[in-house]
Amino acid sequence: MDIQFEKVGYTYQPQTPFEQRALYDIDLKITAQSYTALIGHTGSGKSTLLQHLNALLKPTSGKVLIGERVIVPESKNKNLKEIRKHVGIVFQFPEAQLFEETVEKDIMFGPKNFGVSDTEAKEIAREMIQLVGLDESYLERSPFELSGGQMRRVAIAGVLAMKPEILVLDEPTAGLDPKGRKEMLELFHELHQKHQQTIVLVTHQMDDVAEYAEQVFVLEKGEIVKSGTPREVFQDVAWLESKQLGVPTATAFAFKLQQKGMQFTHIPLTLEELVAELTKQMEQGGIKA
Ligand SMILES: Nc1ncnc2c1ncn2[C@@H]1O[C@H](COP(=O)(O)OP(=O)(O)OP(=O)(O)O)[C@@H](O)[C@H]1O
Repeated sequence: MDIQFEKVGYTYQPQTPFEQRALYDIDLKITAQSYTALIGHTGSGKSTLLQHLNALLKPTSGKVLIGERVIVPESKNKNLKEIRKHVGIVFQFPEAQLFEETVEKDIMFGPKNFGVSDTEAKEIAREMIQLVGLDESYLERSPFELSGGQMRRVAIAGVLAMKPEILVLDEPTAGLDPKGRKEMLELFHELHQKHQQTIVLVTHQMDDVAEYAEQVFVLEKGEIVKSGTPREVFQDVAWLESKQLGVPTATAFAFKLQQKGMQFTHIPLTLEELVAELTKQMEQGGIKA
């Protein structure tokens, strides 16, 4: 299933003194089985945009196409619930929304809400807990006696239990330690690679965008100001720095070396690429060991 935005605009509390325009004429396409990153400063409109991906918000102008569904400002809310089964959003700090007395019940909640039988929901819970890298013994535990990272995995399992075609993640690694962050990103990478899961990731971590994403959209004040592959977007280091958006560590390092006169055939995006490029140059005698 693809998602497409055509000239999507969104205004909070329109025609009131509190009116706040959050999105302007957004055009974008998220193709089935792709891995998309959405970046931008705080307040740039990322969360507002995300909520259009499963029709939690309807555009106030323009059109959102979610698979066969067309969502316009006039669309009736009661017809939109079904979409949430196909597009799962993991909001920031999702562990705060765990509420059942066992992990199993928490994971079963979504499927049961959509009419899945108890036996089937239990089976789904067993499958999902393993998918997020925890073993079955966790099912009987209280979510509140787990570590922060484990709680977050349980919350993600709850969204995956709906078997969404598209998984949307709003800063899923916020507040995790480096090991937890890495494990979490590896989990999404594996879901994408092995299970062809479509992923949309909101993050402030440019190293993660460089490493995992296939397409990037840069939002600024409610507009998409740049888009393309990570290589295309991160080519323009000076522009990204001027916007204080950050660049991948390897790219920033290579950019500094370039300013000192070193030539690069490709601007590296990851540390592996940087090491490969420097090694090549050393072998060719361009730099001394
Ligand atoms: N419920 C709301 N009512 C009114 N204005 C809102 C509401 N939610 C967001 N906004 C405004 O819409 C704009 C975009 O906010 P949004 O939360 O989408 O940004 P964001 O990029 O997700 O920020 P962050 O990185 O901090 O989560 C901001 O100007 C914000 O103040």
